[in-house]
Amino acid sequence: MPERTAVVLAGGRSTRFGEGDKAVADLAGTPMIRRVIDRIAPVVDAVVVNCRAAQVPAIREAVDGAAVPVTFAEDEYPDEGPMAGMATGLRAVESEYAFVVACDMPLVEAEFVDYLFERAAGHDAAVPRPDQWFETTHAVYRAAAMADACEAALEAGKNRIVAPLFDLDFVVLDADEVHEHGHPRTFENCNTKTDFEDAARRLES
Ligand SMILES: Nc1nc2c(ncn2[C@@H]2O[C@H](COP(=O)(O)OP(=O)(O)OP(=O)(O)O)[C@@H](O)[C@H]2O)c(=O)[nH]1
Ligand SMILES: [Mg+2]
Repeated sequence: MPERTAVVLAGGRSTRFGEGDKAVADLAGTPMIRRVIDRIAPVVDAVVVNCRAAQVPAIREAVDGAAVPVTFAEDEYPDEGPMAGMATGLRAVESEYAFVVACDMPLVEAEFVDYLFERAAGHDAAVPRPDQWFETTHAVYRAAAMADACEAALEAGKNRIVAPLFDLDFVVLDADEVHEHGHPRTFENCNTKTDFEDAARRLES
């Protein structure tokens, strides 16, 4: 049984990126989703990738040989948004807690993820709030509790990704705590070709 799982969200359409799936797009010589998994592999012992069925072959190839076992949780219905993807991914988790991360956060920091798991212990979630936004796609959850909360929010027609949090006993890491234990780059996400070029420069330097 794994003790710590990462759920990597990859079911989006990458419209700002342009043609192709940004999850498997080349970022400084490595598919972006592979970078995310390689960076967090030291602090998790299983990975669940949430995506559409059609994405599975390319993602499977991109993650081949990763240091942690990778399984897939396919969307039953595509394009229902990241909250639905999160619920699908979390339902496939076997450990009590899971780190949820978007596939487009290639600078995610393992030490900070490790700290999030510590902070979540005994609660339903640990969610960083480095500025006005809750970083819900870079947070640790009690998998079953968050999956329930996402499904309840979706059923109630609440589509904002913070909605499920308010059903949970969640710990917030404020800006001071985030800066003490992590670097803002951990949250940076790559949406456009320009974002990819910027991230690649930083990864190469
Ligand atoms: N399962 C699922 N995941 C999604 C969906 N929309 C977004 N995501 C995921 O949520 C995360 C954050 O979404 P975005 O950065 O907007 O990614 P995206 O939707 O592919 O990109 P844009 O089309 O440019 O908005 C990414 O990891 C996406 O893969 C969806 O409809 N279903
Ligand atoms: Mg989107």
